[in-house]
Amino acid sequence: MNLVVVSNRVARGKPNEPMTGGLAAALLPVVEHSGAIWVGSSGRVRDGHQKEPFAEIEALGSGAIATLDLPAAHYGGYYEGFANSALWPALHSRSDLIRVSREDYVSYREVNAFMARALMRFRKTRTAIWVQDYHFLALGAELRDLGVDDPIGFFLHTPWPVAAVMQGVPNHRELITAMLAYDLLGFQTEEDRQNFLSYVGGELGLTIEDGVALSQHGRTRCEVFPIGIDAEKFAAYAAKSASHPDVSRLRRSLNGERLAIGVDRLDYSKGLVNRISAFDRLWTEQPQFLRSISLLQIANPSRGAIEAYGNLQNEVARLVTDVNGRHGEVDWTPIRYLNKGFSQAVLAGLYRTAQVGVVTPLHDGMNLVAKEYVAAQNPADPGVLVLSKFAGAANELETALLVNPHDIDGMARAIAIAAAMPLTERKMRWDAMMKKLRGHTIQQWSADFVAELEKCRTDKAAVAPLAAQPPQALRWLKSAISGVRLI
Ligand SMILES: O=P(O)(O)OC[C@H]1O[C@H](O[C@H]2O[C@H](CO)[C@@H](O)[C@H](O)[C@H]2O)[C@H](O)[C@@H](O)[C@@H]1O
Ligand SMILES: O=c1ccn([C@@H]2O[C@H](COP(=O)(O)OP(=O)(O)O)[C@@H](O)[C@H]2O)c(=O)[nH]1
Repeated sequence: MNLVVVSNRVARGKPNEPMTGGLAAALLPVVEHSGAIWVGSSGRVRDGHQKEPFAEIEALGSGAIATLDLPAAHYGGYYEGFANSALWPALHSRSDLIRVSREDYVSYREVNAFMARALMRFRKTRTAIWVQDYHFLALGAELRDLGVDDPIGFFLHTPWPVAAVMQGVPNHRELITAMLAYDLLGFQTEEDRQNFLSYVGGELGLTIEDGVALSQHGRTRCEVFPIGIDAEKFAAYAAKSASHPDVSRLRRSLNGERLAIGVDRLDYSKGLVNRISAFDRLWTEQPQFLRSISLLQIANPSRGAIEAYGNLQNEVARLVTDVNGRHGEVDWTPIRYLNKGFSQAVLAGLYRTAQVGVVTPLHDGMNLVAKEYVAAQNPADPGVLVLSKFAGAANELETALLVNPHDIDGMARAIAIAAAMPLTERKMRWDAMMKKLRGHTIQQWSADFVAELEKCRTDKAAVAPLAAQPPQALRWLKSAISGVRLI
């Protein structure tokens, strides 16, 4: 059986460009190796009523990426509106930031329906469809309405909050009922899965049997699939990164000083204000750390058209200026603050240069940067990861220094401990984390999900197993659809 993966954001397979977010970074190697078709938004819009969706198709390893122009009238209400101003804040337990109109919800549903119609063109023979993330909660239901009987699964990359928070999202009942059209729902952590099941049991009054919700749509299995990374790839990148100009210039500029690194999208879920405040506290309370540790904070601008993101950008910039103004010297800058992205090959070298990795989100589905920082370390002299206990990654990386991102003093203390940690303890902690990363790769994550999806649908109807050999995605696509532009 063929596999179609769907997400709003897709990656372009250009090795020297930064990735936008962990979803795209994670799915790139999956599609490259599985022969899947990855369908997503081109980031462009198209006016009028499209009879046929406009797609551009690009080969990616044994798979292919097909990007669609989304309907102009609905794109803003879908992406900046319902997805990122209602669902994203709710999923990250920030009900106070929910800003949404009835029109946004209509646009969200229109784009889900549009994507369903577009996907019909990418199905030739029996095809499993794997939908990614909160942009497409209702896509499974739209596909079922179009008569699709193939296995359809969904993976949520973000957290799922407690029921009271989800109840703050307009149309939550309708939307979550629609989610039950999926055969399999995947979550990053057990807590997310439990929160979802207690909403479904409590708010929708449905029966849950052994992790399976029973609804008008039939059986929906809910499982945990923590997303992984290609740890060996990061280790290899890091080992040969010293010659890259950005990495060598950074190393030369340090003059024996220790470095902490943070790498995040500029998003309120990432806890940037608290993190910078913790460094401020460290330099104020323990002045021996002045000139002895600095912070390199890469903060990639994200979702800039949304007010909460614009406000955050201003707030962080002001705070960095203030902290640098108070603690800086003519020849020392406490925080190097960069609003741009780097390729993963360069990022690996920057991670390896830093003795401390600071990953302190207030809430995060997984946080791949935490895993990449660990994978990029020098085994003979590894750095220390300071990790928020509210990142999904904390469930696996238990030997990081786990912190509460709301406790500024506690974080300042953890950074000081990390900077001074003896080699034997650093190695012990790193070995344990690396073992976890090697034992659970991104390929394993996708294989586990797809195998479970196949099993779920087999429970409902006998289906052919998913192909062991990747099909030649591009050839299949060319024969399946007409009127597409190959790039
Ligand atoms: O596509 P954008 O609006 O620019 O946002 C980028 C992505 O952000 C989120 O990433 C999540 O996925 C990661 C991988 O599973 C996970 O580690 C992280 O905790 C999540 O926040 C979002 O969920 C994606 O849809 C976006 O593409
Ligand atoms: O300059 C940058 C910053 C980040 N990333 C990648 O973006 C992803 C961020 O994923 P994460 O799960 O940490 O957070 P998200 O942005 O998805 O919420 C990681 O794979 C990073 O390697 C990148 O390629 N270049």
